[in-house]
Amino acid sequence: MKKILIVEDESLVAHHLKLILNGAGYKVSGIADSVPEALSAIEDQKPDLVLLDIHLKGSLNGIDLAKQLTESNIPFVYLSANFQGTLLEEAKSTLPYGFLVKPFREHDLLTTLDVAFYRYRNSQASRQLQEMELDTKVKEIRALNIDIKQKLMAVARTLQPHVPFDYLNIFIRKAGEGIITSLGFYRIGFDEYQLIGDDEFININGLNHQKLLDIYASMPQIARSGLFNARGFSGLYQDNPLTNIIANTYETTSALFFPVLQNESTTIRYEFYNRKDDSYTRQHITLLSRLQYAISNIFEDCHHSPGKTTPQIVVPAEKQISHVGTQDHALRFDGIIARSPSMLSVLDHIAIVAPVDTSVLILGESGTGKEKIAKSVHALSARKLKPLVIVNCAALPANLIESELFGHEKGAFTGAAERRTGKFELAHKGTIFLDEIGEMPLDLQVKLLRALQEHEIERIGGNSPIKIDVRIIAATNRNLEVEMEEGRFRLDLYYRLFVFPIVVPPLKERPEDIVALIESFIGHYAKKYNKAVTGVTPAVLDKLIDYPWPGNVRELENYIDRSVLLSRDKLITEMYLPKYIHQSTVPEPVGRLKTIEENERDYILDVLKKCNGRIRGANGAAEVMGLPPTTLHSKMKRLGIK
Ligand SMILES: Nc1ncnc2c1ncn2[C@@H]1O[C@H](COP(=O)(O)OP(=O)(O)OP(=O)(O)O)[C@@H](O)[C@H]1O
Repeated sequence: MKKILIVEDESLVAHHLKLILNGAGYKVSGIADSVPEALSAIEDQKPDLVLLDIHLKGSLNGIDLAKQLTESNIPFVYLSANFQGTLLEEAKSTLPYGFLVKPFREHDLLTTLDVAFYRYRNSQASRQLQEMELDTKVKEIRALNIDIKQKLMAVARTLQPHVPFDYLNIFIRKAGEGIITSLGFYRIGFDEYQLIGDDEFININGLNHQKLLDIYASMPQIARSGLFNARGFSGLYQDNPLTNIIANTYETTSALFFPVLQNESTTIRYEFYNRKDDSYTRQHITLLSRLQYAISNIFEDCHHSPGKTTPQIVVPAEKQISHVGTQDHALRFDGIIARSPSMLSVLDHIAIVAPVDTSVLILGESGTGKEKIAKSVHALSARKLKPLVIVNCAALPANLIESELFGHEKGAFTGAAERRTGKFELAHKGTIFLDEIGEMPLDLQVKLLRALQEHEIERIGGNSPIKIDVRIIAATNRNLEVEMEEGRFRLDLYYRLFVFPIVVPPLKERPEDIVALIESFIGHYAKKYNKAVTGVTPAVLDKLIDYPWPGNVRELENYIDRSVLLSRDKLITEMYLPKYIHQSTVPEPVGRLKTIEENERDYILDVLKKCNGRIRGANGAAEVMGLPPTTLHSKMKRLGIK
């Protein structure tokens, strides 16, 4: 029987919860109304899950307790009447296994717990696997016959998907040996890093050796690991001159410091820096703590000449910044082009989740590459030799989706002249990709949930369930949290799918990718049309970088395709982009600004008008916008365009 601790300061609510939980077959191991009481109850009773109110008696609140629960790896679900603004953000950052908003129904409570236990089991299994694999990899690196810098580079690459960084600084101080130095790894591609030794650091930042030594000497002792997100980060770099320089040069806004070895004479510290300001959580520290032994052993192989008394820079620096790594990630990831930090981190996520066999939810605007990502996850998984079945939920009329997904028996309904095998059965042992899952009708969401939970489906008109072994990858361009609030998407299904989310940023937020994609598409279409086109003029490039790309990569690809076909020169000299972009440079009229949805609606209406209302086919609105007609249809439906 699973044990649950209730941490709640309103005793009426706590006793009501206890009744429901006992009735549902859980054992309530205790009720606590403050953080200290909860901590001692956890110590005594070892609950399987904690149900946690945010507002508690005493000076500490539920979020303070949650941080400790995350560290001790005890799953918890928040329960509160008020989750507004920064409180919600703070609560989310503690990585809860569920949220319940008071007042709630009994059914919601039980579903949330069910989902929380499911997610916990799932994350435990994949976390253990990950930790074991990482530990083995680091040990293998130590055994390699390469120098210490190469070993550290290999460790940095291995850690990247798990503790993401744009810049990793390894700070080393061995007082007894007179060593004080640091080694930086700056990410410049999927598996590409610049190795920055002291000399490079001096050159890049306009310092000299003495100045760098002074900086090292003034570094504060940081004996414990720490997370420095957002405001914490500004506090950190005010006290730490090295961090200050790194933050300015590499535009980082968060950090995680982890001492691998720390005693009176020696400090070896990993300092992870990221451009995103909320990148690090306690789970990263927990993971590093588990790997600490393996990582610190690498440094045992680092021998320096004894007897040096004055601090000096000992890691021999390259004369030039070395580029280490491979450029072939596009091949590995099903042709996904990625150069921006945010897309590189999407590739990291693909590499982590592909082999784990868990559900994946891909979130992003239309045309950002969600389907490509789904294909890549499948291709890198153990199911790669089995089918990947793609279903576009938006393209099917509501009354046909069920039969499309689950199949039907002959005569199940009027028109069912033959038995039909559904997509789930076709995907047996493989993967099903449910594109535009936000469009799925509510009644079908229940059936999908059952397929996910029980691994079985039932054909329409059938009378026995069929066992299926299918991995689900779902994608949507909708905001599912809003869909849930408005009752169009089920909370329980959301949490089942949300086990591993991958968020794909819109193209306009990743200019580095625009450039890389242009290069790649020109190469592709020049070959396809046997043209000698090799690039675009600088003026066209500027125009392409400025354009807001509402149709994202698909739109960019369509324009390049057409331009290569029409181009008579080696360089593309003109690109006719839709007019409304140029309007964006005109000052906004005074008064209310339009919402993104209103702009999108106007844009679609404008294009439809120019295409005489035609959606499909050559020169139809869908083609002009670089969208599949089905996606345009669903956008029109959402925006109320008839
Ligand atoms: N990073 C990328 N590298 C190379 N090609 C890409 C990339 N992202 C998208 N594409 C290309 O852009 C087009 C649209 O991508 P895709 O169909 O995967 O987008 P999507 O997000 O699934 O769109 P929708 O939501 O409309 O279904 C495809 O031709 C795809 O090959």
